[in-house]
Amino acid sequence: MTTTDPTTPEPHAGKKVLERDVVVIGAGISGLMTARRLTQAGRSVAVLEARERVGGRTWSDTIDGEFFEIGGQWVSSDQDALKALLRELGKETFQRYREGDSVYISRDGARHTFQGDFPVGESTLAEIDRLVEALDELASQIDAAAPWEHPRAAELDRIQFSSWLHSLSEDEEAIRIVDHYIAAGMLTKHSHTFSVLQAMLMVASAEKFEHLIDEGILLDERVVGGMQSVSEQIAAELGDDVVHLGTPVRRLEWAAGEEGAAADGQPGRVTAHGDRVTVTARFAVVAVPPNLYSAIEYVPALPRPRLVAHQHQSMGLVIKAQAAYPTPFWREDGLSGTGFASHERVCEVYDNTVAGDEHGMIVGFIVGERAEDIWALPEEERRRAVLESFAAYFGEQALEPIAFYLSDWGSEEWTRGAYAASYDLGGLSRWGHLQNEPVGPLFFASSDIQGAGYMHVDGGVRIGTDTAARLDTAFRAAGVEPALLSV
Ligand SMILES: Cc1cc2nc3c(=O)[nH]c(=O)nc-3n(C[C@H](O)[C@H](O)[C@H](O)COP(=O)(O)OP(=O)(O)OC[C@H]3O[C@@H](n4cnc5c(N)ncnc54)[C@H](O)[C@@H]3O)c2cc1C
Repeated sequence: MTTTDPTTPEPHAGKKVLERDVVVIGAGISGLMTARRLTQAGRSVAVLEARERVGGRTWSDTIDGEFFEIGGQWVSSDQDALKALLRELGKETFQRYREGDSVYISRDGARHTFQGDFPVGESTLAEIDRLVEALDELASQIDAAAPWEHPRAAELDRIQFSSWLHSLSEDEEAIRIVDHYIAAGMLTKHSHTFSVLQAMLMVASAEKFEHLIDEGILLDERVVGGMQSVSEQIAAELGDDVVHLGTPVRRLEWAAGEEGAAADGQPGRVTAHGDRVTVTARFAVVAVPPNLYSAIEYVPALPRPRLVAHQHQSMGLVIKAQAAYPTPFWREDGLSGTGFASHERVCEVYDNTVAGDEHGMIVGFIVGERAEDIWALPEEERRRAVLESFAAYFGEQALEPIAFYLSDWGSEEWTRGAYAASYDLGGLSRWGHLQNEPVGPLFFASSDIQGAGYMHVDGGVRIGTDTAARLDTAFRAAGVEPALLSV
């Protein structure tokens, strides 16, 4: 049913009013996956998306004639849910270029090339192994879907990850390397700002530390046409009647089912007020990153524990820097394009060339305070600073790209950081158990509150599928068969 709402003083005249089984807020992979599975189960759905595009933190675009992955792009070899979806959609993938030597720049500025283990001393290598063993041992005790249930959860959540590493080792280089993978590489926060429990969730979500550091596993494949095309295809199959762009949801009015407050997760009544569309439904799925929950007004307000909990999840900050060149010139020097230098402005780099493209591309990452420093520079200086860092890995040729792009997720209103949201010290053990619980008819879905595949596209696929299944169960338990409410 589609009508025009005559009452609301919204900015868009002729605003649509829809009635659906479920309204999904956010057309990132989590929201779209929820909608895909629900419609496949015969439920009617509307997806309201703030931006004028789908895909959220996946975004593929051509800039100055070059193809850029501005957001999430890599498919890890162990990400079964995403890989199954790619097969379902008939999407093709290609492997990241990885032949040749990697580059390691040590703290004294010396540049080394290597294959296999980092070119550090034997004792540092042994110390890295020991730290990784300690991490894996602890992470093996953690259920990524419920880290707060670990018997020592509260204690582990009080200890800064940086302090914990220093309590285990005196080898600064080993600590810096292990720290780098979790702090700069994943959570994109400084390791004194998050806990051991939060770090263990990261490890447990990928099963073991090796899956986060072995770029052969982690950065295995890319999607032909770009990662955003996954969301675009899902949205196209759902159709314009389901996916509504340019429609930020400002207010969610909700009422629990007949059982009142006890009816959590049961069909109730929800009205989602978006700028262009208002949707009334039996359930809402809030599929936005947790740091944005508070940007929506809830009527009535969410229960106090949720309002408090939502203040404890924040986005990390990383700049994804990319430069395109006439050729992948580093390959002629026998280099794979992979490089690490934890003290460099750009702390890690990879060959980001699209398979078959004669142009070459380098991608690098600038994390936390260094990212803030970079954004504080005038544009030309900023570009120069990043390219000089690329040149430290690959030589002077890196200073002359044919296209250059810095992903600025921190200034995107509908994201506000990158890659993802995580808890502050003590937050995960105190508030984590609430994150996947519905409030009345409101469900929450984001890669940032998912166990396996946490903070990754794979996690979005998983939580979307899971949320749709939970809603279908709730509908059936309430005796609401598919299509009964469909319009
Ligand atoms: C730079 C970068 C690199 C990354 N690299 C990788 C990678 O290589 N591999 C990988 O697997 N993952 C990667 N990730 C992470 C991955 O992209 C995310 O985990 C995943 O895309 C999150 O999906 P989501 O649907 O949960 O959230 P999002 O993609 O954030 O989607 C949420 C959607 O909600 C919308 N929204 C927000 N508020 C409202 C509102 N009030 N009303 C309506 N709509 C709203 C947003 O516009 C957005 O479209 C990367 C992320 C970034 C930023």
